[in-house]
Amino acid sequence: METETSRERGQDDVVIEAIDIHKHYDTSKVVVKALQGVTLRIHRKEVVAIMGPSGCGKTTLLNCLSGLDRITQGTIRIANQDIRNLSDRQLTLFRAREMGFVFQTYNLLPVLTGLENVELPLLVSGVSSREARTRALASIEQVGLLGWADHRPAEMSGGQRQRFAIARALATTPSIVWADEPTGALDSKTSQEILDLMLTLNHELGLTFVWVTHALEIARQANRMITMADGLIQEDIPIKAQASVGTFGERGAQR
Ligand SMILES: Nc1ncnc2c1ncn2[C@@H]1O[C@H](COP(=O)(O)OP(=O)(O)OP(=O)(O)O)[C@@H](O)[C@H]1O
Repeated sequence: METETSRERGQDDVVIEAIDIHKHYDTSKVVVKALQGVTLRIHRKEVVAIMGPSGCGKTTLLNCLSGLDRITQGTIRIANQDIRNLSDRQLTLFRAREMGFVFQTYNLLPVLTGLENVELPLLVSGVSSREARTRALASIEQVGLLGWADHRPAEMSGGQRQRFAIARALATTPSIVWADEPTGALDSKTSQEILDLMLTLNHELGLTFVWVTHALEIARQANRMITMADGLIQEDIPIKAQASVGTFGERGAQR
């Protein structure tokens, strides 16, 4: 199998770039310096795990890199776009186009079926209802749950809910998927199935994944592990060479 390490790749391949980013939370009592000068580059098709003790700034980093939250200082470029230059509305549209999100608690709407949950971000971003249905069904097929499309989340197992959440993240054909403790609510067998699914999607579709996790056994399955302490990167360790994109070709070709 052909492989390549991030070190062998050029600047053109950088999809996420953070330069000396700081994030301060102004509470009524104190200013919490959650990020204190983080610089990192993530290449297309990498699977990167962000690790570290509780409170070290992992979720803050993910929220800032993905534009869910604004930084206090520094520069973030996603696919060469400096996201600080975008208005809130532009940033929302940019996120909808470039990114998918997977959370520990799935964040599926309970009143909607699995299919309707996957269709929702497509409809919100202006896709016609007919196309939204076609694309949502294709994403659900990719996670292997077509037979469950008409069920509501309450009727599903945790693993099935997370598969639908992944299908929802895929539906808008993003280039990056952010996953905050994606297996935190699952037993170890189901966790492994969800990790295997994300690794397959990385391999087959060339999606870049950033995982926030507490668990070393999860981080070890990424291409690269970044550990944080007190709002700073402590270590940045390549784990294994990433696989080249397989039979499905570049994600961009599917857009
Ligand atoms: N909205 C907020 N307002 C004030 N302080 C915050 C806010 N969000 C996070 N913090 C603080 O910022 C620091 C980093 O928090 P963050 O949630 O990023 O850490 P974490 O590494 O993801 O923790 P955990 O593993 O427990 O989820 C902590 O001191 C936290 O209390």
